[in-house]
Amino acid sequence: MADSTPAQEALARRGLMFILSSPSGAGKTTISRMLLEADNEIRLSVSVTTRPPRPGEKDGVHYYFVDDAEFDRMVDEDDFYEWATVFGHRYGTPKGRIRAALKDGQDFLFDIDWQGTQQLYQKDQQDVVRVFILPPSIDELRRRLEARGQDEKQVIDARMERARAEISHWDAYDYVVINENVNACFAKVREILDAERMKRQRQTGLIPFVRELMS
Ligand SMILES: Nc1nc2c(ncn2[C@@H]2O[C@H](COP(=O)(O)OP(=O)(O)O)[C@@H](O)[C@H]2O)c(=O)[nH]1
Ligand SMILES: Nc1ncnc2c1ncn2[C@@H]1O[C@H](COP(=O)(O)OP(=O)(O)O)[C@@H](O)[C@H]1O
Repeated sequence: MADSTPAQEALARRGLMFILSSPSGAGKTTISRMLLEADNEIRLSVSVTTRPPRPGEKDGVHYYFVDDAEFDRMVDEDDFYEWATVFGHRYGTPKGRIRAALKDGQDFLFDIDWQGTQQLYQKDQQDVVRVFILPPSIDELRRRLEARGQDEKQVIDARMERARAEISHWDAYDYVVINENVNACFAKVREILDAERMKRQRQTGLIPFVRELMS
């Protein structure tokens, strides 16, 4: 930061772990993609999963797709921040380069479920921001799952069944946003991210800056 002004240095901060969770079909992938496109200071934490890729999903972009043996190996080697079983498949957040990048102020977006959210929060309460997205109604949730056209009726029924259990964890989140209109929901999520970035406790550069102002 050789050329930066004292005021710019005052804004130095640790990176955020910005978690977006929702019942399947409520729109977290849609909102995540909009956020990653609009904001070039946040990167996606790409999870590892044993679930098979859906059409159009790319290894290393949407997920790292691995088999059970490889997932077991990663668990044994303590490669995950957290992992959980969702819909019969395992999903985990790899430590990879995230830890060092967070220290350098890089923000990460996590599309993970409530189990992973709890685990991350237990590890790092200061830098975790938990956002839960709700559908405007149960009927609309089903319509969205059907319209997405990725799952058989049986899988949709199972997702709907699970949605109620997922919604029951809503109060373990810092923010709850209803995704009725996608642009309005996205705008709210962005406001949350912007405000959280400005939190005093997170801004490591503020203390020396304020001391200087007071000296
Ligand atoms: N705990 C945890 N959950 C994850 C992770 N990656 C994805 N998930 C969750 O797994 C669930 C299923 O994801 P996916 O198979 O992509 O289907 P989706 O229902 O369309 O999002 C979602 O609730 C994701 O948020 C991870 O690394 N850890
Ligand atoms: N506000 C919205 N209104 C109507 N359809 C939406 C809205 N948000 C998302 N969708 C659609 O609903 C489906 C499920 O959204 P998706 O982002 O895949 O959900 P999730 O990642 O939570 O499973 C997708 O087809 C998406 O285009």
